[in-house]
Amino acid sequence: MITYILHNIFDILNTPTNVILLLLVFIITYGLFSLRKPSGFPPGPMGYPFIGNMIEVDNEPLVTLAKYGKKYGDVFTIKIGSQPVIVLNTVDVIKEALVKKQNDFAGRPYYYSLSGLMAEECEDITFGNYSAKWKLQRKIGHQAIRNYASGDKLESLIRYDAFPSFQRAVARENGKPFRPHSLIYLLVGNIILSMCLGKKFENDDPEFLKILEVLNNLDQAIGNGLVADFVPIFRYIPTPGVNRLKKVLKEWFNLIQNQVNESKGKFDSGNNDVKSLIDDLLSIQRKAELAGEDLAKQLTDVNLRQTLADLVGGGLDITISLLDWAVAFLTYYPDVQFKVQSEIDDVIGDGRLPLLSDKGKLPYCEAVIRELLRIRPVVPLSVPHATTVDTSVGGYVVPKDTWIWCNLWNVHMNEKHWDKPEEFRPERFLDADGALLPHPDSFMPFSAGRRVCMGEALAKNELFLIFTSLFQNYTFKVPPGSKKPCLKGHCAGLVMRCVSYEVIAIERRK
Ligand code: HEM
Repeated sequence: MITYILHNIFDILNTPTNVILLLLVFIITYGLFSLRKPSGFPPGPMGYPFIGNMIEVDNEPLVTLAKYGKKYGDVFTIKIGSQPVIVLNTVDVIKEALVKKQNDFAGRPYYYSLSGLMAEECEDITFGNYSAKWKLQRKIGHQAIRNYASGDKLESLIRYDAFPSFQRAVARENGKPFRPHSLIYLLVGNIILSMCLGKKFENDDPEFLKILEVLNNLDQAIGNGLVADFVPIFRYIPTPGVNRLKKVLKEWFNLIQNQVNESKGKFDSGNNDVKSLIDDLLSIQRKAELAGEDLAKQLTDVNLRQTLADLVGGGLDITISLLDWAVAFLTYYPDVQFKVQSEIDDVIGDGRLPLLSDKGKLPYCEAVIRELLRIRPVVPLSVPHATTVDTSVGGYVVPKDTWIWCNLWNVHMNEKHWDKPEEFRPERFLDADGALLPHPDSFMPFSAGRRVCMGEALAKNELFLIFTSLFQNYTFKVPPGSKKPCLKGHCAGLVMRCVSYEVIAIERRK
C-alpha cells in the first residue's frame, strides 16, 4: 500500500479531493499514534487523540489524578498532549524516586513557557538541568538565603518595616471589608523585595508597585502554561499567548537586570558592603572565583539575574498563597483563630511583635501552620521532575528524560497516613500534652531530595513571623451579610490558590 502510494504520489495528488483525503489519513494516523504509550510504561487512562488526558487534568488536576490513582495504582501514566508523564501518587514511590534514587530523578522537563522563555533556556535554579554548574548555582543561592533565613535580618525587616507598613494599609481600610490577598501581597512583597534588593519600600512607592505589577502580569501571562509547552510546533508560531509572555518577560528582565547592575557597579568600585541578597550572591560568587572554583566563572549575568528572579518570583507567590489560605481558614474556623490568639497572648502578650526565639514556645501556632501546609500544600504537584538516566520506580523501568509528576497533594490526603484527611485539625500535629510531634514522612509540602524547596528554611521562619504577627494584632471576621470564605482551592500553574474572599480586620492591640 505504502509502496503504491509512493510510486503514484503525483497521480494521487492531482485532484483536491485526493489531497484532502491524504491529509485526513495523515491526521487520523498521527492522532492514533499520539494515543500510544511508550512500551513498558505504567498503565493509565486512554485519553483522546492529540490532547491525551489534557482536558480532564487541566480542569480538576487533583481530583482527576486521585481518581486515576484509585484505578491504576501508585504509579501511572497520563498523556498531556502527546507528552507521556508518569505520576507518582503515594509517599512510598515519591520517596523511592526523590530520596533513594535522588540523582536519577533530579532533572527537569523542558516547558517552553517556563524553562525556555521565563528561565532563558534553563539558566535558573528551578528549571535548570541537573549539572555541576547547576549544583554550584544552587549552592550559592542557598548560602545567600541562609544568611537571611535566620537571625536578625528577616526579623527586623518584618518588625520595623514590612509589618508596620501593612498595619498602616489595614488602618486605611477603616473597618471596611477588604480582600486580604492584596494586602498580604504588599506585605510579603515588601519583605522579599527588601531582602533581595536591599531597598525599603512604602506600600505606595511607584518602583515597588511597578515591580509587583510586572510580577502579577507575569503570573497572568503564564497562567496554566502555553499550548506550545505540549505541542512543539506552536513554539514557532507567534500566538497571542507567546507574544504576551515575551512582552512581560522583557519588562521583568529589564527590572531585575537593573538591580544586578546597581549591585555590580558598587562591588566594581570597591564597595564590598553586603546589604542585600543580590550583594550576597555577587560576593559569594566572587569568593568562589578567588578560591579557584572554575565553575564560578561560568556563572554568567544571566544566571545571576535568573537566580534573583527565582527567589523573588518563587518566594513571593507561594508564601502569599499560604498566608491567604491561613486567613481564609482561620476566618472560617473562629475557634482555631481564638486558640491561636490565646497562645500568643499567654506567651508573648501584646507588648512586642513575635520573634524567632518564640518559635519553640508556640506549639499550637506551629501545628496550625503545619496543618495549613498539609491540607493546602501550595505547590500540590511539586515542580515537575525528569529522569537523568534510565532507572526504575515502583517496579517499572523508566527511561532517561521521562517526565515525572509527584502528587504531594495525594500524599497529604491519604487515609492510610492521616485520619479524616479532609478535616482541618491542627491537633493531629500535637501530642496529648499539647507538645509538637515530629512530623511524619507523609508530610512533604516542600518535597524532598536533590530538588527540595531551596527556600524551605526561609519560608518556615517567614510564615511563623508573619502568621503570629497577623493574629496577634487582628481578629479576622466574615463581613456582616457575607458568606464564609470558600475553602476549595484551584490550581493556577504550579500553585494552589484560594478563591478570592473578603474579611474585616478588627484591631486587637490599641
Ligand atoms: C510556603 C512556602 C513554600 C512552599 C510550600 C514551597 C514548596 C516548594 C516545592 C514543593 C518545590 C518543588 C521541589 C521539587 O521540585 O521537588 C519548591 C522548589 C523551589 N522553591 Fe519553594 N516553597 C515555598 C517557599 C519558597 C521560598 C520563600 C523560596 C525562596 C525565597 C523558594 C524557592 C524555591 C526554589 C528556588 C525552588 C526550586 C529548587 C530546585 O529546583 O532545585 N520557595 N518549593
